[in-house]
Amino acid sequence: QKALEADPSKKLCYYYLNKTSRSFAAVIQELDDDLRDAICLFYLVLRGLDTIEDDMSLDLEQKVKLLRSFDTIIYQKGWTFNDNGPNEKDRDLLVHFDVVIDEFLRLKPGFQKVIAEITRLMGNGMADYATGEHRENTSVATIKDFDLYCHYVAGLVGYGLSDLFAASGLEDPSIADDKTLSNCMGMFLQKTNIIRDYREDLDDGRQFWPKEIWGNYAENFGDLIRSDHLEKSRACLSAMVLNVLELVPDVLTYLSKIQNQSVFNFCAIPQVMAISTLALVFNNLDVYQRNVKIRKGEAVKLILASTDMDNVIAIFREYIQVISQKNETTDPNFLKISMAVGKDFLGA
Ligand SMILES: O=C(O)CO[C@@H](C(=O)O)[C@@H](OCCCCCc1ccc2ccccc2c1)C(=O)NCCCCCc1ccc2ccccc2c1
Ligand SMILES: [Mg+2]
Ligand SMILES: [Mg+2]
Repeated sequence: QKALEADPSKKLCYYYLNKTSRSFAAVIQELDDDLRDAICLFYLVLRGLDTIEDDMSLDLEQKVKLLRSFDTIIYQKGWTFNDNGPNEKDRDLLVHFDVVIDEFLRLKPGFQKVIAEITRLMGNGMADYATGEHRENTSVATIKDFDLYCHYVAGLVGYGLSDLFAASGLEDPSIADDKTLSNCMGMFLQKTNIIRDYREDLDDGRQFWPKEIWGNYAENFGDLIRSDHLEKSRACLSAMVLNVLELVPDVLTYLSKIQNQSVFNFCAIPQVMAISTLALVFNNLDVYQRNVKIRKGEAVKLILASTDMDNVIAIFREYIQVISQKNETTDPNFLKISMAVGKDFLGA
């Protein structure tokens, strides 16, 4: 903490971390010294990039230019951005982004290089998606598009985190070898959020569910909220959950490789929150009406329990059991779901 007193711009960075992230701020601040600042800044740089991507009021050409140049912007001392719409939730971060840049430039060059490269890849991926052929209704067509988009915005974060863990010396360098595992860590979180955020995104004019899935159950993406459409909406939801369940083995395999306790907590807690959210949204038609969230008490219990691999596997088993119990024989996906939850993929 004395370091924070000495350095007011670092203190401001942790202020923005806590202001822009409910779920990640706490676990980032628990990380061991060298990694904590690097991952705090990795978060702030990418949240700044995402604040550009998420702003539907920005002119498309201006947005694309910013997304594709953000990896150079983070080296421009003094840069700030005031053109976000008034209700863009994290606009304050970009208004004061010069503070983030100052602290980013104080990181070890090895950490800066990892952050800049992921920023470059993510910014271009977001720009490709924003201007792609399916741009007109911001819809994702195929499951392949869905996987590519989630790779851009979350899988790449997994890549960068594995590289930072390796560069810090707190984890064996081999943690960064298997990019599929690193990618799945981000995909599991992002895909679970996309299911949970259906209604919020629909109301914001955004669609991330792949038409290759929802197209089997509805003419239009918005039909899923209709009360005369419940059975098809329920089936669509289980098809989406099924797609995410496939990622569980790789998530558990990645977690089983982590050695450092603070890194394990940082990696495990978001994944445990996600499997809990996945069980909550499964067969839960409230998803089409509002943003469902796990109760605070359950979240606290999960945080306290997610400190070692055996506990994490037990928690995953518990929520996969919940999904199995909620699975209904009338659901056309009943068998695929029971196969997915029955597999012994928890052997990791
Ligand atoms: O606007 C919002 O609040 C939500 O935005 C979502 C969106 O726009 O789709 C969406 O924005 C994605 C683009 C910016 C990524 C920002 C980010 C998030 C978490 C981090 C954690 C540590 C370090 C850096 C991080 C960077 C979002 O925040 N989705 C939440 C899931 C992202 C997961 C990233 C991730 C990947 C692998 C991980 C592995 C281990 C631990 C944490 C991990 C965290
Ligand atoms: Mg966002
Ligand atoms: Mg976004």
